[in-house]
Amino acid sequence: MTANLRTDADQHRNRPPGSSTSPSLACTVAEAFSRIDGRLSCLPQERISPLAAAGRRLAQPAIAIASVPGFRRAAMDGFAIRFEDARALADGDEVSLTIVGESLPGKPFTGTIGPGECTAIATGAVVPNTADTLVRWESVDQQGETILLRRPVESHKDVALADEDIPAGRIIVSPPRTLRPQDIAACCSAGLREIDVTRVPRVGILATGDELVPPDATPGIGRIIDTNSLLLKCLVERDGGQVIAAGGAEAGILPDNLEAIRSGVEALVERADCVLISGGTSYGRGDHTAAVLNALGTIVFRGVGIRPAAPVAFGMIRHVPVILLPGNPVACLFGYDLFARRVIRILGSRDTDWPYPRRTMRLCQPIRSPRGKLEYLRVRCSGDDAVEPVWPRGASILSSTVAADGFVLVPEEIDGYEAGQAVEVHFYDSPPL
Ligand SMILES: Nc1nc2c(c(=O)[nH]1)N[C@H]1C(S)=C(S)[C@@H](COP(=O)(O)OP(=O)(O)OC[C@H]3O[C@@H](n4cnc5c(N)ncnc54)[C@H](O)[C@@H]3O)O[C@H]1N2
Ligand code: MOO
Repeated sequence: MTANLRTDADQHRNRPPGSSTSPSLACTVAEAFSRIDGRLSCLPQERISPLAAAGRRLAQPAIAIASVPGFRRAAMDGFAIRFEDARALADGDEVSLTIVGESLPGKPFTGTIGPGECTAIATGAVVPNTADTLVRWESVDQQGETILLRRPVESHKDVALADEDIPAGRIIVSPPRTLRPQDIAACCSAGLREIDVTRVPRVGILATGDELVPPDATPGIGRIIDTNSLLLKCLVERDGGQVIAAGGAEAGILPDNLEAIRSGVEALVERADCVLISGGTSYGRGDHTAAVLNALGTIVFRGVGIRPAAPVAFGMIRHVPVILLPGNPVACLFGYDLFARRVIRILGSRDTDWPYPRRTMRLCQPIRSPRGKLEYLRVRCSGDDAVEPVWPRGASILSSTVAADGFVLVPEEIDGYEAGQAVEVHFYDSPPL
């Protein structure tokens, strides 16, 4: 154990989270955001097949190589004719045309339609060269190999141009854009075999704690299942990241041992674009993560005015952002959603807005909250347009987030809300109808 590894934890022992001796490390949420934003930018782009691009972030405009459909196409089932043959047709007149063939999708008519001739044609088929107009089958009388036109015909009716959908050279989609299924389909149709997208952030997840066992193990007395790794894995994937090591998978659980955490973090930083570490953020004897971050890189902030998750920390090990999340599961969730989500989404070139739909509701009970801290208040619906706090509201009560329909962020400047006050609720799913 090296001296510098001990320094940070020893320095802060017996001090409450958020009251670091170095005042520049503890900060407000707004300051924490600005420190994160000032250090990060999106990952480089890569070129991939459109077939793998759904949900990816477009990095460069996608430009059509070929026109779509690429040929003049029948928009209806009927007969392809030369408009010239029907130009003089007035009500009460009659024109007779000879059917000389058929054009079907994928099986075009290869001959030439001469004066007084036509072909049968199906929707989606190539319109024969010398034809320029389509008459629908229900508007003609067919007698054997002849059709009789009895009503005036509109020139170029139901014949789609070769670039009707997408002309070659047109920008199909531009950044910023999360590629939708229809974007991928349009790019494929216009001949693109590669699309430039931002690389997916590779996120390493480590859980620290002697008490932790993987999700598939049965915990003995005093031990618990490592649920934070699972929680974080789901959140990272929601935010467009790829998890490369998580508790229960690739030995992502580390004991409360400084050297073990140090070597686990060092190894992961080599492979990851971002590392999340849960547990050990506080100032107890087994809390080493900040000391490791301090020794291997730089702590950018430690201790933020929030409740829960006050001991959350962020730093850089070379170019890799590292977020230290408190072990308490609700603190881990809130700390992730406030800060790790932001980091991963910046790396992946995604917006950093809250991902939850919002609705203004009435709070039906008063709520007290410490001034100077942004509070994550879990609430559930109680009647029309009203919500109530979920109890108990401790940082260790993961089920409070399960029982809740959403949460209210009580701002730092106030000390709570009175009953009946309007609050903005972030719903984990859809707001009530
Ligand atoms: N004397 C003080 N003690 C504590 C303070 C304080 O100000 N003074 N702050 C409390 C606050 S606030 C928090 S938050 C926690 C921070 O804890 P750590 O990040 O150091 O986390 P641990 O001590 O390792 O664990 C806390 C709690 O969470 C459980 N845990 C840990 N990892 C996981 C996991 N992967 N999955 C599920 N549950 C996990 C762990 O068993 C503990 O029960 O410190 C307070 N203490
Ligand atoms: O900040 Mo802690 O997360 O309240 O338990």
